[in-house]
Amino acid sequence: MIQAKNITKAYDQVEVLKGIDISVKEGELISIVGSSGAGKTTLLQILGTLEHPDQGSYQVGEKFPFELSQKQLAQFRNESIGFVFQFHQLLPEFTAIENAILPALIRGDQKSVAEKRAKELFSFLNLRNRDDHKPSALSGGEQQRVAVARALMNSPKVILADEPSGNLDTKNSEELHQLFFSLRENFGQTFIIVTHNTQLADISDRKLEMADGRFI
Ligand SMILES: Nc1ncnc2c1ncn2[C@@H]1O[C@H](COP(=O)(O)OP(=O)(O)OP(=O)(O)O)[C@@H](O)[C@H]1O
Repeated sequence: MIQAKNITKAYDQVEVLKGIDISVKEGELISIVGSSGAGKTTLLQILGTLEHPDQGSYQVGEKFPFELSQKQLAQFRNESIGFVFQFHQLLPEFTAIENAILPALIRGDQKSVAEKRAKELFSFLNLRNRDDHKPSALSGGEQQRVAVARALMNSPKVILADEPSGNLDTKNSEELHQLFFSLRENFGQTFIIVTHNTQLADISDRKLEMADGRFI
């Protein structure tokens, strides 16, 4: 599903990624761990095509994202990759449903179609009766589940998560981790999760450790 070879990236002449190789099979759930500053977020941003590498090749399915035009790349990202961040990054003025349907509206789906899908996802994510709540009226766990619904909206093949449970208490963290596994079970998505949570890392299919811009 994902194949990256010899990825390098420098900021201000400081090499942050020093030749990363990673391949991930469809339906795999892998964790990336490592100390602060190791380059985990930078790698995830590149895998999510939010940043360009300085060197290296990157393939997702049949596509080579960095060979696409700007417009094609935006479309690829919108349809193929779902993002979950540490801080949910929901828009405060929008309701839960309005936040969740954004990727579908950007893709050009009709609002009624997108809302139907969001409601199905909310039901799966245990977010019933939360449609019209603004983020401030949701608990931390609920906010993060709305962010997961948004990530799943366009049924992307790949979900990239950066410290998704970093802002949650133990109970909500465990629920979110279980949710990832049940999504994988039900929808077959591929997950790459940057985490400091050792429990999640230990139950992942694979745990990859980074230090100083490399896998060790
Ligand atoms: N946009 C940027 N400009 C300059 N330096 C950056 C930029 N993004 C990241 N860096 C630097 O790259 C290095 C790796 O950062 P990165 O966020 O990838 O690490 P990390 O492993 O995710 O750390 P953490 O666990 O603390 O989030 C750090 O030294 C950071 O300061």
